[in-house]
Amino acid sequence: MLRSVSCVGRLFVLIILGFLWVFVLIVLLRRGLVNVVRKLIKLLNEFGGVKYGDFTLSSGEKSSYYIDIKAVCTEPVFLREVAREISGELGGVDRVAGVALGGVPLVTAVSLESEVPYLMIRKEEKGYGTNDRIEGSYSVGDSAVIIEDVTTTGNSVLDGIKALRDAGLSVDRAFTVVDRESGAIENLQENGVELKAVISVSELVNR
Ligand SMILES: O=P(O)(O)OC[C@H]1O[C@H](OP(=O)(O)OP(=O)(O)O)[C@H](O)[C@@H]1O
Ligand SMILES: O=C(O)c1cc(=O)[nH]c(=O)[nH]1
Repeated sequence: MLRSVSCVGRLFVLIILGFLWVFVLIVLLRRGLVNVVRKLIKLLNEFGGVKYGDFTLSSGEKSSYYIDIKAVCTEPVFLREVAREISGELGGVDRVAGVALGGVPLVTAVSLESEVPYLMIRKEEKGYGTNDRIEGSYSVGDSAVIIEDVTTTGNSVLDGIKALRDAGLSVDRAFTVVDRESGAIENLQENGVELKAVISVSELVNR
């Protein structure tokens, strides 16, 4: 009788220790993720990635601030961190793709980190040569994840997705380094694409 009580006791202790271990693991993992975002925000501020003034956006809208990822993604440390962060979330996919100009250095870095081949999407056809909007090799039926530097309306990403779909690739996920929380997530959702932001602009800018 006594022996079976001590067995149950030991089992109970083991179960509690198991739960504790899982809890500690979750806390450590979450801290790791939060730290990457904090590090990227620090780098964005350090290298002039957040600018204040009067800006016109690609949609024609006016803004009192501008997220200048191009100023920061030329820094290897920023590019490496972004590539690690996005690569860790990629899952199985045949191609990663980036829209010119901002998406191209990012997708190149993600490709190096994840070893997934990449595609570049031109804003428009050149009118000569192959006249392809999508540069790189792929097969019809390949799946692709699109990577962008900044999203506002999401129309640039959507345009890239349309080009990929027209070429016979399937796209249902996209990543952006900074989402300006101005409708891109909803816009893409309506078009069957889940957009994940590494950083939301409210974490970066006091609006
Ligand atoms: O979500 P949206 O409303 O489409 O806005 C975001 C787009 O604007 C910027 O590109 P831009 O048009 O300035 O071109 P660039 O990358 O060639 O500089 C940015 O790189 C995104 O592609
Ligand atoms: O909407 C845009 O055009 C835009 C906004 C922003 O903050 N940064 C950027 O590169 N583009």
